[in-house]
Amino acid sequence: MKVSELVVKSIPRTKHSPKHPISCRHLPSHVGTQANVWTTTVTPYQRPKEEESDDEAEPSWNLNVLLSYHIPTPESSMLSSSTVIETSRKLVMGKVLALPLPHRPLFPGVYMPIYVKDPKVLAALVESRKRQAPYAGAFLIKDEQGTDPNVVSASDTEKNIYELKGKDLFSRLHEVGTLAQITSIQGDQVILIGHRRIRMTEVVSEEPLTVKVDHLKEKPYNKDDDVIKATSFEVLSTLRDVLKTSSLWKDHVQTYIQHIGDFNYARLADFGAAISGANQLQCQQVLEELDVHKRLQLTLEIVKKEMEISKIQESIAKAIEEKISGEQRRYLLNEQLKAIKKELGLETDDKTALSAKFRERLEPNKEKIPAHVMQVIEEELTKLQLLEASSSEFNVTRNYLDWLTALPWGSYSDENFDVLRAETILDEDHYGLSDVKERILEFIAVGKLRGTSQGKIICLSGPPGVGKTSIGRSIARALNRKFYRFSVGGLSDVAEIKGHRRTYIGAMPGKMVQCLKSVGTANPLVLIDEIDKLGRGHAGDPASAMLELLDPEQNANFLDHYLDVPIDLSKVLFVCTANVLEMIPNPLLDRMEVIAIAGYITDEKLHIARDYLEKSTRETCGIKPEQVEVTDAALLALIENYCREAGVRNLQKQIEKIYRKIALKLVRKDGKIEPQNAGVNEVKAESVHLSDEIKSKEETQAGAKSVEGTNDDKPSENVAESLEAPVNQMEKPTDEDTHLQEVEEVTESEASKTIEKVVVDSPNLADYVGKPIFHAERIYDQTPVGVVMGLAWTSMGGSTLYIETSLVEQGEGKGALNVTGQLGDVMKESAQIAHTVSRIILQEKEPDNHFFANSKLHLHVPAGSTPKDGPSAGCTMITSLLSLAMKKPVKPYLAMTGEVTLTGKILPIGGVKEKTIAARRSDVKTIIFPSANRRDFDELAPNVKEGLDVHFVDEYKQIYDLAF
Ligand SMILES: Nc1ncnc2c1ncn2[C@@H]1O[C@H](COP(=O)(O)OP(=O)(O)OP(=O)(O)O)[C@@H](O)[C@H]1O
Repeated sequence: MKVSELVVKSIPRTKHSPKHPISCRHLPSHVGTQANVWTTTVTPYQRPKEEESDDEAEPSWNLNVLLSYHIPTPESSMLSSSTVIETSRKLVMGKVLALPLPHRPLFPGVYMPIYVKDPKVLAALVESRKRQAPYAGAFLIKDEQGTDPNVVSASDTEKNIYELKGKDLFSRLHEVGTLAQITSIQGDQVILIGHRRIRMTEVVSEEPLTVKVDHLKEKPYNKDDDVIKATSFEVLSTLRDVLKTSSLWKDHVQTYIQHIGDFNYARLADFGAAISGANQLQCQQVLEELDVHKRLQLTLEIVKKEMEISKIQESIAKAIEEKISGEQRRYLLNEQLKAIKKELGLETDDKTALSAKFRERLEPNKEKIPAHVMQVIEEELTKLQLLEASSSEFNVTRNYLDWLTALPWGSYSDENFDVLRAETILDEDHYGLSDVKERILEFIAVGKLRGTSQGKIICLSGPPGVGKTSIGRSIARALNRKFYRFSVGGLSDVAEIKGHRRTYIGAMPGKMVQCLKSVGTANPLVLIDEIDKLGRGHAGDPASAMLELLDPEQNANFLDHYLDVPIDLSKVLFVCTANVLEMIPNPLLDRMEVIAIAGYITDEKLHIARDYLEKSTRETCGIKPEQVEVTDAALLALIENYCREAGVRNLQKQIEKIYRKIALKLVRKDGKIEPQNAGVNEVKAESVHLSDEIKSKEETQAGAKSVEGTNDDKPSENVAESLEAPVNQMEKPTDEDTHLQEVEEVTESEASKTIEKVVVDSPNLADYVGKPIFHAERIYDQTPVGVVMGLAWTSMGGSTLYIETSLVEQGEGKGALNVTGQLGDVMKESAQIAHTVSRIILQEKEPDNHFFANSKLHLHVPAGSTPKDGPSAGCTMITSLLSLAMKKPVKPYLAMTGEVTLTGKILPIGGVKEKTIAARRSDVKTIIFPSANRRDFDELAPNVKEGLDVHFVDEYKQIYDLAF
């Protein structure tokens, strides 16, 4: 039978007690952490007649109704109440078994289950019940010395207590305890009901511990005392408050309050302490307190504290509840919102919306998308629907679909097959470059005849700044194709071209797919810059990947690793740029149509500067054409003294510099109120006069130069002097204002508005671009004995170089040759060959001259810091050696180039145009080229060839005749 179902029937009701049994729930055990909950039916407990005399002061016994929870066992129910009380009375003044309580004291009127571990004690208890004297003394165990009563270590305490015996146990128990009636024993669980306060005085026997006890009585008190009343009311009202906030004690307190009419102050105090969660010491204090008022005060303290705790508990519960319900509310509302939107058709869920977006993208040219691509797209769209939106796979698929659907499958821009229009556009953007322009026009013509254009690879090669990149952009404009440029200089990762595999995190498609997405057409013009600087590659070979991309045979099915579906690049026009053709991997070069842009001669540069660079710079600086004038002389001076390299990028920079300075001048002028300067026209006249003077000076010098061998002046220095002289002369007049000319411009509305014009001429050029920075390539005006001018070609364009030979020492059999000037192996060998060939030729020409056999020679090629290599200086070296041997200088203004064999044959060289341009820059009048290069020279534009005396030779002997 369950304890909770038991009903006590043996105890009769009193006249004050409720008529019906009271149902109590959540009855606490108060055994430390074991807060057992009992449900039982309680019947009022009748006070036996014998006891009445002891407790006369108490107003009523009915309070016991809720405090005495008698849970009978079959045996206990057999005991009559009178017998029980009788026995207890006898025991009170005698000896009792001492039961240690580990956690809380037992209060009179309260029941408490305990566990008795000691078999001897348990046997004694069973025995006492058999003898119908079921009583024992329940005493709280003191805390061990030095331990904090607030710190719970229940298991330890229990363990130690059960081991304590006899006097040890006696010394560890609080003196004041409660006389407890043993109501039931089940196994080791013993249920006690507290009756009255007792104090143990001495040990009677040790095992089990039996002690002598005295009965303790409350001090007499006046039940009408206002203070006691008030305190007890406060205890009651606090208990009522606890009732409101904590449901745990609800039933007890409610019951208690129902019988408020006849209560007992002492029991009220005990009850309050018993149901509270106060610690054992506080409870023991209440138990030990015999002054009812003080006891009530102690209890009040405890229940007030209880009240505070229950308030905190309530606020904690409330906060947590609020938090949870807030989150739940938001979640619910969101779900509802989604459902409502879906219902109204305002928004589909994420996946559907995504799929719809992708399909929408494909819609405009759905029929043009290749079937195999469409199939992949459909598969991916189905997969997307099946995947969880938060999974990483979902993101991969979404990105993949994004790329697949963003590509311009089969959509081409309308091409321009109008040759005349294309020609106009090309001429608009670039001066000269007729080869390139011609090739583009051919391409358009073929496209026009075929009806469609073909994918081609054009490679523009040449020194920096000759307009390779800008002509690429111009070609795209002429063909009406979209333009996309990417540089492959230093590119070493194949993934840049072919993309990463989709399995990698952060995978991206290659440059070509990115290009198609960004231009939005499948036939753009793609400019691949710096193809000669393609990196070596650590994973895969970028050159091979480029081949797959560029080769018209392969690129119709170009497979990007990321995209994983073949794309057709056959309609793309590829234009590559390179500085040095030799650096382009051969298989790539093989598939390209190379168009070399050699660089510009002064005249071309002048046109480019005047018609293109100046115009665009003026516009970007916001200067009106009427506000500035840069004279031809100034431009010429700029080109000759500041910008002598093959390209025009530096020229562009210098022009930009000039225009920036002009802009500043104009803005500064605007800020000042300019006095009407009467002398301005005079200054202008002076300026014009000075520039005329310079021109005439230049003309005289040019005339002088044409007279061979008669001019001892250094022409380049003279030019510099002539340029600097007027600047010095004009030191005073070149004050800022002197070059600002006021031109009256009469408009309809503002008749008197004046516009200031800045004139840049050769004399004041230095004010804008600083002193000339270029050092002449020509270090000798008249080459001395042993020195001959050669022609070289570098990635920066052509240039002239000197071969110098001098005698170190002479003596029988001392013939030897030393070479310096950072020469490469080929050039060193070339010097050896030249040494041998010149010895043979000297023997032929001057059989008695044994110069080479007896002379130690030194051959040097300035500048010593520039590495040089190649065989094309062979004939120059021979000439230099022969000049020294025969002590004859070569003809002035002569330059030559050509590889020589050991038998004196002259082999062809490269870079004829660059070398010719370089020769012209160095004022060379006569050039000797190998015969095999005649065609290259003939193809040159007339303005490049103009004024040059060019000879083509097959054998060295021909050079001998020309040079000496
Ligand atoms: N023939 C020309 N007519 C007009 N402008 C030109 C011409 N040649 C070059 N330019 C101008 O020179 C500038 C430099 O040209 P660009 O950048 O195309 O040189 P590049 O050959 O590509 O050089 P790099 O090899 O260093 O890339 C551009 O502003 C371009 O417009």
